[in-house]
Amino acid sequence: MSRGKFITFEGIDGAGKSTHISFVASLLHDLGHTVVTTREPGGTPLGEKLRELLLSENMHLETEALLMFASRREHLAQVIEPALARGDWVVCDRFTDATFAYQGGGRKLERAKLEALEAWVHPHLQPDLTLLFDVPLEVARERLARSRNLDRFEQEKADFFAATRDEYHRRAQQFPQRFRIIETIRPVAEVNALIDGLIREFARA
Ligand SMILES: Nc1ncnc2c1ncn2[C@@H]1O[C@H](COP(=O)(O)OP(=O)(O)OP(=O)(O)O)[C@@H](O)[C@H]1O
Ligand SMILES: Cc1cn([C@H]2C[C@H](O)[C@@H](COP(=O)(O)O)O2)c(=O)[nH]c1=O
Repeated sequence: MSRGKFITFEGIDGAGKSTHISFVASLLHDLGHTVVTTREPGGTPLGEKLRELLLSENMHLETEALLMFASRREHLAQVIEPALARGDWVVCDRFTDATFAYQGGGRKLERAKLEALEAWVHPHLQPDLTLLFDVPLEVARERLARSRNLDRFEQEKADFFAATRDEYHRRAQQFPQRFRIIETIRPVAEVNALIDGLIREFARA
């Protein structure tokens, strides 16, 4: 049994990841893979409790980063690593790139501290493919405002999201072998068609 693949979805709030994640999961299923769809923060009973706190309570920025990695540690142990070892494909709505982008870029926590946590929590595992959903800030804000009540992160100001988006782009440049940028200014059907081609190519490789 060969190890499964680990695919992560990233982007600023409102960029459109959640809209496209079920499309990818069902495409992979049609291609013959067993798929585990999950998310961060969250993905386990403990992680979902941490998610509630993270999305609603104000806290020190280091507490926030530590709780993101605490949720991740549990998620890796309970869900991600066992699934990959079984040969399943894991589709995860956010992972460590989000911590670099939000806590590092947005909140300005030193990158070295995040790198130390990453080296502790998952020294050997990185996503095989990261889809970075990208849209101009104003479009993301406008889509979010139309669609729901905003949580603690979604209520942040435009400069927070500009810095978060910049850090995502910096990481996409740093890790070009696994990042693919999906521009979601296009209509959902066009974005799905683009992702379809990309996922089929990745699954064949
Ligand atoms: N390509 C698109 N064209 C037009 N509207 C879109 C597109 N993709 C998503 N939307 C709309 O934008 C809103 C936000 O999308 P979605 O919830 O998928 O974003 P998200 O990136 O997952 O945000 P979050 O990270 O906060 O959950 C939804 O109302 C969705 O219907
Ligand atoms: C994993 C992770 C997430 N966040 C933030 C980013 C989002 O605003 C929320 C999660 O909400 P979503 O609707 O599920 O995208 O959490 C973060 O700041 N740092 C992280 O590591």
